[in-house]
Amino acid sequence: MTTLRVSGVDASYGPRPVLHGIDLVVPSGTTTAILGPSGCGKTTLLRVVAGFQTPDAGTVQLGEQTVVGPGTWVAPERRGIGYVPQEGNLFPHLSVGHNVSYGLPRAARRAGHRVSELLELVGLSADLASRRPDQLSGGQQQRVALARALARRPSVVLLDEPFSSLDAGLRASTRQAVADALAHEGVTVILVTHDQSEALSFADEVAIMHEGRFAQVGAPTEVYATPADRHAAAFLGDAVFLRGRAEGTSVATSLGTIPVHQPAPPGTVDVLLRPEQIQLGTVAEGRPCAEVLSTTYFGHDALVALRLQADHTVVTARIHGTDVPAAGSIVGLSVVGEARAFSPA
Ligand SMILES: Nc1ncnc2c1ncn2[C@@H]1O[C@H](COP(=O)(O)OP(=O)(O)OP(=O)(O)O)[C@@H](O)[C@H]1O
Repeated sequence: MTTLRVSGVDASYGPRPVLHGIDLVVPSGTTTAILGPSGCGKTTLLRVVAGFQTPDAGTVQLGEQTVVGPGTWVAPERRGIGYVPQEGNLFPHLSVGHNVSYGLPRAARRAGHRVSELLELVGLSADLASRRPDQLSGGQQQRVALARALARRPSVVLLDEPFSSLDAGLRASTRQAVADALAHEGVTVILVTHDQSEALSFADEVAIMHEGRFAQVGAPTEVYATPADRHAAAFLGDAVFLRGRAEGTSVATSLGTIPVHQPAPPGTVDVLLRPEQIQLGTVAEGRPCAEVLSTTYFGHDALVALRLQADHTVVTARIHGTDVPAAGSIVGLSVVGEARAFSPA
């Protein structure tokens, strides 16, 4: 069991700085997802932790051992880290079995049963061991890449967008198989992704990265409901911002008076709501109402664009897919739960 600690890491490519003072603690046996837009530095952080890149400053510790720090450098193969890159990167000329056993000591490689065990651990049949990678589906290849990373019993596994090339169905089943295998082995995991639902569902903690810095690190429910700033709010899902007037622990808006998580300074603020907090109902005296501008149907749910009658603000609600209103109809609205207040943009 190994806690991963990253402290004050700066990294650059030539003159161009990419990471700025990164601090991160991933407690032993837990998963932290790093979420952020393309180019913000997610892979660079994995490369620093894995030992493929030397940071300009800072330390990386695995348990009690410092693997990078002033005067300290532990080679990648001695860090006990499993790395699963974006495309799996299996050796095309080797069988599945040889891919998995590649990093094992010779005696274990000969014994053979460890390969079957590892394939079964990631939800694959041991019969696949004799196939070549190009005879497997994309999801199967990703699972083989994970089996290969787990072969040396790493204490830490780094997953770099391992599910990004898979279609929706395969993605869900592969993700579950990978999560089960990682939990079974009790490893400490960093998952890099730009998929917010993947980050929220897969990880114990979510770290939102923006331009080489963490905007927020916290539990999925915390970062979703109380994002640290507008960037984190918008990055973690659809966000509805409404201008309002703060009065202690609530804000008066065109959608009624909405309670907020923390008392807001008096005056004008913007409140953040998630679309599922806006509920549609019948038109009634004293209730905010809106015209349905358009709907986007996803099957299990739908997004509804609404123009508020009070001030013509356009907001989006997420509703169940069973009862989608027609464009042009007038509906009553209510807000459930608390909002997050920000200084006006
Ligand atoms: N080998 C390199 N040489 C120079 N610049 C690089 C190199 N690798 C990455 N970069 C730059 O560093 C920045 C961070 O790249 P990085 O791959 O860490 O981002 P990322 O968040 O993982 O992106 P993505 O989600 O697209 O994989 C980017 O602007 C990228 O262009």
